[in-house]
Amino acid sequence: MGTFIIEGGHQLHGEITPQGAKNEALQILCAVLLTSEEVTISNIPDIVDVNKLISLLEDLGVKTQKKAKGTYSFKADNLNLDYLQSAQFKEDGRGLRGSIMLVGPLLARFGKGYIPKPGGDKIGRRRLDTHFEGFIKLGATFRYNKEEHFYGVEAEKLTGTYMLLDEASVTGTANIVMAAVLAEGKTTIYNAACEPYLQQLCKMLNRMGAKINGIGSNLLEIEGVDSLGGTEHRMLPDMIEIGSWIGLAAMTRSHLTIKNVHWDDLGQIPTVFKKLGIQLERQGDDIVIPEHKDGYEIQNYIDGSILTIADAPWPGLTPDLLSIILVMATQAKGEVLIHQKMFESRLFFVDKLIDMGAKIILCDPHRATVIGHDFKSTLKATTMVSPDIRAGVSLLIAALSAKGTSTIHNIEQIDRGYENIDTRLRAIGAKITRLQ
Ligand SMILES: CC(=O)N[C@H]1[C@@H](OP(=O)(O)OP(=O)(O)OC[C@H]2O[C@@H](n3ccc(=O)[nH]c3=O)[C@H](O)[C@@H]2O)O[C@H](CO)[C@@H](O)[C@@H]1O
Ligand SMILES: C=C(OP(=O)(O)O)C(=O)O
Repeated sequence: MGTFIIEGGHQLHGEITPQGAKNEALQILCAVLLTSEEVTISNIPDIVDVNKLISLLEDLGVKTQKKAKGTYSFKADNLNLDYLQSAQFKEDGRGLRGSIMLVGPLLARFGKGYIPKPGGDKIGRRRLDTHFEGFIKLGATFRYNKEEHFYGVEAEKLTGTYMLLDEASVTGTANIVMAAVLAEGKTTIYNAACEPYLQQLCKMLNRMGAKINGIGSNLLEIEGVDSLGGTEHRMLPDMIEIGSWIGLAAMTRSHLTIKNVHWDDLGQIPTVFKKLGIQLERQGDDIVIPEHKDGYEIQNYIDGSILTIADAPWPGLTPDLLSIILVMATQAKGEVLIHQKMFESRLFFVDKLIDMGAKIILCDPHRATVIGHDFKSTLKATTMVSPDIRAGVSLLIAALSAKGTSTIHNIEQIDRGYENIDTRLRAIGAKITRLQ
């Protein structure tokens, strides 16, 4: 179990460039299975989850070639589909959440797709019904081995149809889209997820020859084609990382510039931080956060009632930023209710923040009220264990703002989604050491 030792209380300064987006990468990498031609992808983050997915693709027979840092080419022209039934796949396939998106492309191109119950954060129930209901609607037969937690779909051919998803699942929509692009006829997906990463996937698929309309909306229309060809694709910057750096700048009262953020793809994120009193300047495509010498004040609603920050499917606020927003609120002036609607086990990490001196009431598993200190009292250093990726980073931000030396164990959770986080933090002045 890896550990970070953090000496908190130092102001940071300088520029930080966000990595390529983790959750986009997981979709895009699975899409290389849809063609026998070469697909070249750049801005791939060097993080544990993405590297695990690349090695799964390699084990499946995809030829990969590293062209430069973050740029790889992939060629899925001669796959070993027997690997999907192997003990190794049953083990490795559960190593991350994103592996579930291997199923759609495999089903579409080879008529069968299998996956063990995928991993990812332990943040509550993470059902897969939307994925499999979509495949079944396209004509697949479904089986599930309860003992092994092993899912499978098979189809002689897929046929386009209308479907109304029971929820706007991000990976579910990506999976169904990747199956539908090679189905016969027209598929209509209503209540589709439409976040920028999904838009990126659809745009890439169209460059490969797919016919997807309605990109960016929750109504996708897909005219099936016989085959897809190669393409090139560049990943967006990671919006959750961008939000993490905003939270870090605020809590450490640092002047930071976040480079090349693709501002127009950030949706509500800048507005939500502004509601929490954070000054964000747009300079070209950079976000500049000035030093918040006098702290930051949470806005109330127009009628004076307490602000709620809640997650919702895009274009609502992503749930992946709520832990970061929560930790930031602990030093704000004012109060806020954080409402994590999607996941029921994502707020339990607040116990650690309470130990550090934060004023938080966990109302129930989904809601926490935070009463900010307005920097009149700093958090106290402590020892903690990272429970999941975003709580881990939130605890790291808390530690960097706290007085004294903190220890965070289980940093593998953080490495799942943040590339060389300690090296990049040291470059802006953080005192952080990694122990293996
Ligand atoms: C690898 C990857 O891309 N992971 C992301 C993806 O996970 P993932 O695709 O697994 O998440 P889903 O979009 O399927 O759903 C997330 C959770 O929200 C619930 N839900 C979803 C839609 C809805 O309209 N109502 C609702 O309550 C689901 O029941 C589930 O518990 O999307 C999540 C939601 O943005 C993010 O937290 C994850 O980081
Ligand atoms: C929950 C997350 O990831 P995953 O879906 O891979 O567990 C996340 O990125 O915050």
